[in-house]
Amino acid sequence: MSGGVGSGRIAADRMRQLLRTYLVLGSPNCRDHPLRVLEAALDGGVTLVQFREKGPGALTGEPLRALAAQLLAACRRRGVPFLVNDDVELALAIHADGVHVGQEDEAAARVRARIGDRILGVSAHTFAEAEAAVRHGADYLGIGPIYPTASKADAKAPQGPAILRELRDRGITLPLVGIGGITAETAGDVIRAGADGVAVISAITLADDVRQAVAQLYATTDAGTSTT
Ligand SMILES: Cc1ncc(COP(=O)(O)OP(=O)(O)O)c(N)n1
Ligand SMILES: Cc1ncsc1CCOP(=O)(O)O
Ligand SMILES: [Mg+2]
Repeated sequence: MSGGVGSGRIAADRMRQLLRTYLVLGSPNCRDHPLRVLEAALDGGVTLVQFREKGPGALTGEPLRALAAQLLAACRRRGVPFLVNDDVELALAIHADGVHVGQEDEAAARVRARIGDRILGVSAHTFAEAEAAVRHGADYLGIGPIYPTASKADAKAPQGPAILRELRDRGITLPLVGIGGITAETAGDVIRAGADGVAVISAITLADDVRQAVAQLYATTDAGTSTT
């Protein structure tokens, strides 16, 4: 594996660092070519990238694979790990650093068995889902939507940062990232509620200045406020 991940399962402390400013993107989210958006985001300091090719006009087949490989190569040049959303086949085919799956996707335990030590992120909306994902081999949990989002058509109701505090208070110690409608204005509240970082689509991909948007998010997610 590459992208600064190393051999064996990723350590929790390293995972927390990677979650700090986590870009999720696909071509439907970008006004410019996704590679240009990604390069600017890497310049701004994104710490982890997820390829999520979903929504109107999403690529399929060879164009999908070619874009994934292109984005992965850009991340490798900067040492930033690259995960694939939902599509375990694609992740394995391009030798991605990991996979993110939700509750309606392939079961986390089965994904873990297929991807070995690569990073596994799992979405959770409740304590029961979070606790099961921990048992099934997740390296981190994606919690959201925290705020209303226009980037996911089938998003559940926003829960606010309180869901993060609830999970911490009930004993979830796995690295957590908040997602859904997060901006530089709200990222600090998400971190203070117990997240190790913020996962963001539109506040980065639709920004007039992508590099600066990432730098602002990075600054507002100043480390050390999370873990339990
Ligand atoms: C970091 C992160 N957290 C949550 C999600 C959402 O995953 P899921 O519920 O499977 O929804 P889709 O993204 O597949 O539409 C995510 N992608 N990333
Ligand atoms: C993929 C996903 N999962 C929960 S909310 C969301 C979309 C986040 O996008 P945005 O940062 O634009 O609200
Ligand atoms: Mg999914």
